[in-house]
Amino acid sequence: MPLKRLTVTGVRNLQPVTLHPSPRINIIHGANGSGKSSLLEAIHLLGLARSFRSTRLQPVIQRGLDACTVFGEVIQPSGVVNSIGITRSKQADYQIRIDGQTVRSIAELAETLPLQLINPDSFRLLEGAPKQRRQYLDWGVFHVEHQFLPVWQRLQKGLKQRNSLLRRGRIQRSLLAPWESEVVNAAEKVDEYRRAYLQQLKPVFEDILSRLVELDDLTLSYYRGWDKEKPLNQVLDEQFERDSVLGYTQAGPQRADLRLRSGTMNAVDVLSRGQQKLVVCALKIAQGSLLKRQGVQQDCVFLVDDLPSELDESHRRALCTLLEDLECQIFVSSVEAEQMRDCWKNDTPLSMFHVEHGRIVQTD
Ligand SMILES: Nc1ncnc2c1ncn2[C@@H]1O[C@H](COP(=O)(O)OP(=O)(O)OP(=O)(O)O)[C@@H](O)[C@H]1O
Repeated sequence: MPLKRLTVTGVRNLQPVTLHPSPRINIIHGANGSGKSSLLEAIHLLGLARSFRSTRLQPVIQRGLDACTVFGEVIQPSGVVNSIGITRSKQADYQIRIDGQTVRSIAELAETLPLQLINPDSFRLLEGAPKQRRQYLDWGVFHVEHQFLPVWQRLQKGLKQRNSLLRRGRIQRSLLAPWESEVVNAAEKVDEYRRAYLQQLKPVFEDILSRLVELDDLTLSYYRGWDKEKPLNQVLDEQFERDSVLGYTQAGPQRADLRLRSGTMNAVDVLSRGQQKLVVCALKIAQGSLLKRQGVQQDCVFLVDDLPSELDESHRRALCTLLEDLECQIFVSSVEAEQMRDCWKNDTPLSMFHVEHGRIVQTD
């Protein structure tokens, strides 16, 4: 689902601009601090209504302005073109419009423009808390299984109610029963969807990883968030006393994780920085690849901030080949233009954009 037009106003240091990106490879180049990441951030804003660099909206809005706006036209697999507009102002929160209609749900936005981001923070996928890996996993499940979101929302609601009752202190066990049954029901579904997704993802990930780097003993496994030998209702019973003391539910899909191991060790403890980047790229590319193979054949747009960093030339080329083989739209940023220009096949549509002090000019 490539972006065929992109208009950015009031984002960081970027001057107002309208771009017509290539449906395949787009290279954003320029000196440090010129605004390359800000352009990727603007596209991220369009697909997810949030920045990847800041949890607050204020820093994204250009100093001296009250709002930022990003507008894009996205070509869907059916050929239909959706227009998406997102405005974030200092006073209000954000306003999202798809084809002129105000939209409240980020999920709808994410479905219209699925994005995969690879940036220096993506390392958190390996070294960060399980939440990062759950979010990664759920991105994939959300995009391939349309029943996932309502079930996941039911689970969150059930957990919230159970936890708030637990926090009240000495309560009767029976008061929790309706919420526990809601939690257990939704938990089984969430686990089933995650497990089914991972079963499809794993071989794709292993194949992609083997084409990027030799790491034969790297394994990817799934922990569902509670003892695999016991049903969740039994675990909730057993842990009730402790849950009451803590004021929250310890076991369940909210504690699920993906485990990446190198032999018997945590992958993050033994892999080099470059190897970690390649593993993260393989995980993200595997999701993009799987999305494309699904019935709806959706493409996601890849945003790769500072692609060359941490990688030697042969790994850089291997990564570009894999990205290119996906036949998705890709935006990569790099300080060096020439380093990135030669990594693609001659006949793949490629556009180059030079950024200087926030001004973006198409050079190729
Ligand atoms: N709200 C803002 N208003 C104006 N300028 C901003 C704002 N936030 C950040 N900047 C400036 O925008 C510039 C662009 O930063 P950006 O991170 O996009 O650069 P970059 O080209 O990706 O740099 P690097 O190669 O070092 O990663 C920086 O000089 C930064 O100080």
